[in-house]
Amino acid sequence: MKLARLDAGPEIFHTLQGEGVSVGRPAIFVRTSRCNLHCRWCDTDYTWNFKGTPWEHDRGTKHDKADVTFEIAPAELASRLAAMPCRHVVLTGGEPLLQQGELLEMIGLLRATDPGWSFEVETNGTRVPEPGFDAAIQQFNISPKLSHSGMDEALRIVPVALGHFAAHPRAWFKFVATGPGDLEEIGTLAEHYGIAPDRIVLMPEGRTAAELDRSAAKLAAAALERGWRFSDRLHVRLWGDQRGV
Ligand SMILES: Nc1nc2[nH]cc(C(=O)O)c2c(=O)[nH]1
Ligand code: SF4
Ligand SMILES: [Mg+2]
Repeated sequence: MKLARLDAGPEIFHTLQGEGVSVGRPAIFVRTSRCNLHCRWCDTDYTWNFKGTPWEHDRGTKHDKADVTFEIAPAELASRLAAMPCRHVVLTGGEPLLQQGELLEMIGLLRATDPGWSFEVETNGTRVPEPGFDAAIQQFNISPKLSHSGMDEALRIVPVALGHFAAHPRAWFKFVATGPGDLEEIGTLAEHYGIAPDRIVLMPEGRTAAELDRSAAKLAAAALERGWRFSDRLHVRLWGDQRGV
């Protein structure tokens, strides 16, 4: 399977969940490589924005695919995780649901020796998980992409997948907003798919504290008004714009 590469190894790191409903929870993050979307402001574009691809990204730098990819077998990933000091894992990317078969194999190996492992998945909500994978995951954090991502609506909004997660008892919706203009778009989606306000988390976009500050207070007020939740980006506040945190 393909993970993002960080220095000489795969991008696996022990940190606090920085976003969404479980902000502050200690976790091991595993960053898969590859995504089916290509958002213009993506902060992990080294998982998909490779040399020779036509995708447009705000930073405009293309990555060498081999330099930013780490191939690893599910069993090897499981043994690296077993050596870490935490039993809660966040699977992120890229888009982790592109490799759910391999991830499920890894989960099975870990749980065979310790059933206490728990897993969250960060996904763009365009793929319906396989039943076995779905059942193995304690929490899905769905981030549907809005028009400011630059993606065609037909690619970023997949009704069968969004409908699946809207009805899912363990799914939460995290919307990245760049400003008050995005609120109407989020409200329309929430209404169309029947997502209760309490399951919506509004989060500012930004790779630095200064960028977050541009919209955080306005978005927090908007969340309060609508009965939505608000999440800052804790890891950005604590550690700034770096990888592996
Ligand atoms: N600390 C921390 N929390 C996160 N929550 C979601 C992340 C992601 O990149 O998917 C992330 C991340 O990269 N770091
Ligand atoms: S869906 Fe997420 S990982 Fe994929 S391009 Fe968009 S922001 Fe990046
Ligand atoms: Mg991130």
